Amino acid sequence: MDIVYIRDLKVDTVIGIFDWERRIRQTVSLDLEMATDIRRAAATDSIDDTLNYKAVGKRLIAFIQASEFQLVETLAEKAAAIVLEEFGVRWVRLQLSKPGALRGSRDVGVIIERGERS
Ligand SMILES: Nc1nc2c(c(=O)[nH]1)N=C([C@H](O)[C@@H](O)CO)CN2
Repeated sequence: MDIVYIRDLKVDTVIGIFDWERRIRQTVSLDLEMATDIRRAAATDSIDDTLNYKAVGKRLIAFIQASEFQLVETLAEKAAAIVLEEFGVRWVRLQLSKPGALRGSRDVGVIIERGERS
């Protein structure tokens, strides 16, 4: 299995459980690992034969910017579903980080894996 990845994709959104969080936009960061087979693309050297990380990134930016979830869990689950369902990815590992949300910590968040890895 090969992996196409996106690291530290920063997106502004409304997220959080507190009243003050519903009135502002905060930055979340995504790390994605997406299972794929890169051999065909490596042989043809064609973008049409691979998972286009720019297309995935643009779709997730648009979705997250428009979203207004309370929990990082919900946002992570929805973002993973987009990757699996819209881009034909079999397995994804997604880390959603919320910087500065916990005093004394750089960031907090969730890491989820969805789909079949094999
Ligand atoms: N497991 C979670 N715990 C907490 C979340 C969350 O989304 N998932 N959110 C908050 C608050 O919104 C916090 O980020 C504000 O600083 C607290 N705990």
